[in-house]
Amino acid sequence: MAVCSSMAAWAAAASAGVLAAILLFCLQEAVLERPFSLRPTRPAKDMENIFQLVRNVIPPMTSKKHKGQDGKIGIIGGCKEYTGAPYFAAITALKVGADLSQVFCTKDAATVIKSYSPELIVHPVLDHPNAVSEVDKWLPRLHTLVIGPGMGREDAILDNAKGIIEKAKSKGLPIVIDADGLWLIAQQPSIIQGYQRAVLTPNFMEFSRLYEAMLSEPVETSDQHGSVLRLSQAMGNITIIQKGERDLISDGDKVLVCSHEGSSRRCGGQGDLLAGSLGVLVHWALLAGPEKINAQNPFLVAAFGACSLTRQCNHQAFQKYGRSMTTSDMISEVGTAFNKLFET
Ligand SMILES: NC(=O)C1=CN([C@@H]2O[C@H](COP(=O)(O)OP(=O)(O)OC[C@H]3O[C@@H](n4cnc5c(N)ncnc54)[C@H](O)[C@@H]3O)[C@@H](O)[C@H]2O)[C@@H](O)CC1
Ligand SMILES: Nc1ncnc2c1ncn2[C@@H]1O[C@H](COP(=O)(O)OP(=O)(O)OP(=O)(O)O)[C@@H](O)[C@H]1O
Ligand SMILES: [Mg+2]
Repeated sequence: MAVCSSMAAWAAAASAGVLAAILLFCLQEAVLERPFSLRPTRPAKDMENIFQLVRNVIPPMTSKKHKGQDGKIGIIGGCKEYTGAPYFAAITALKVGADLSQVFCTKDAATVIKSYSPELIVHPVLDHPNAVSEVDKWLPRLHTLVIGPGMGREDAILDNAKGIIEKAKSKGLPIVIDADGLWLIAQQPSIIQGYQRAVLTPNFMEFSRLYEAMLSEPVETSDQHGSVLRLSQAMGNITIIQKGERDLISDGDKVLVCSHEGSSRRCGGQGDLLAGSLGVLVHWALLAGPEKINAQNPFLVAAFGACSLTRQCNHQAFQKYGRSMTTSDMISEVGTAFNKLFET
C-alpha cells in the first residue's frame, strides 16, 4: 500500500503523534480493503471467518444422494421483453450445484428460454388465468423461490407474483426477491415485510426506490451502512443486499461488506447471476444447520457467498474478455470461481 511504504520517509520528519495517525490510517485502509469488513452492532469475532462459514454449508458430493437433494430452485420471471434474466438466474443455480432449476414465465417467453438450454424445466404459466395455482402445485417440490428476474412490470403479472409470494410464505419457502420483484415490493411492501426467510437484492436504483417507499425520505448516500441497516429494520429484519461498488449486506442487526475484487465492467445480467446463486446458497445454509455457521444468520452467510461468487466470476471473465465481457462469459466461470473461493 503506497502510503504505508513511504512511511519510513515520513518517520524521520514526523512526530510520534503524526506517525501514530498515519499508522491508524493504514490500518483502517487495510480493514476496508479486506474482501469483507464488518460494522456490527455486536463484537466482530463471530463473523470473522465468513468465508469459512460459507464453505461449511456446501454439501458434500456423495454417491448416497438422489436427484434434487442438492437443491431444487424455482425462478419466477421471464416475459416478452426479458428472457435472458431468468435464464441467467436459472442456469447459474445449476452451475453452482443445484440439481434442478425450473423457470415459471409467460407463455411467449417459454419457447425462447427453453431454446437457450435443455437443462432448464420451463413452465409457460405466469400469464395464465390460474397462474398462482399452477405455480402453487410446484412449491412443495422446490427448496427456494427466486422472484423477479425478467418478470416485467405488467399489472396482471405483478398480481400473480403477489399471489405466488403469499403461497410461498404460507409454506415457509425461502424467497429471493430481485429485479421487478423489487418493483412490486416497493409498491406493496406488506407483501414481504416481516418475512425473515426472504432476501432482497436491490441494485442502486431498486434500493433507492424501496428506501424512499419505506422511510419516506431519500437515501443518505453518505451513510451507506446506516441506510441498509435502517431499511432492513423497516422491512422487519429481512436480509438485504445493496449491490454496488461494494455490496452491503444487512439483516437489521449486522452490516457485512463484500468488496471482493470484480472489475469495472457493468454489463446487464450480473444481478440475475447473483440471484440464482443466492437461491442455492440459501437452501444450503438453511440445510447445514446453526452449528455449521457458528449460529449466524444463514441468510447473511448465503448472501456473502453469492456476492463473493458473482464478483469472482466477473473478475475471471474480465481477465479473459475485458470490455467485451458479457454475463454469459461470467456464467462459464462459475465452476472455477466457486472452486477457487470455496473448495481450495
Ligand atoms: N438480458 C436480460 O433479459 C436482462 C434483463 N434484465 C431485467 O430488466 C428488468 C429491469 O432491470 P433494470 O436493472 O434495468 O431496472 P432498474 O429499474 O433497476 O434500472 C433502470 C436503469 O437504472 C440505471 N442504473 C442502474 N444502476 C444505476 C446506478 N448505480 N446509478 C444510476 N443509474 C443506474 C440503469 O441504466 C438501469 O437500466 C429486470 O426484470 C431485470 O431482471 C436485467 O437483469 C438485465 C439483463
Ligand atoms: N461499481 C461497481 N464496482 C464493482 N462491482 C460492482 C459495481 N456495481 C455493481 N457491482 C457488482 O455487479 C453485480 C451486479 O450488480 P448490479 O448493480 O449491476 O445489479 P443489477 O443492476 O441488478 O444487474 P442486472 O443487470 O442483472 O439487473 C454485483 O455483483 C455487484 O457487486
Ligand atoms: Mg437486477
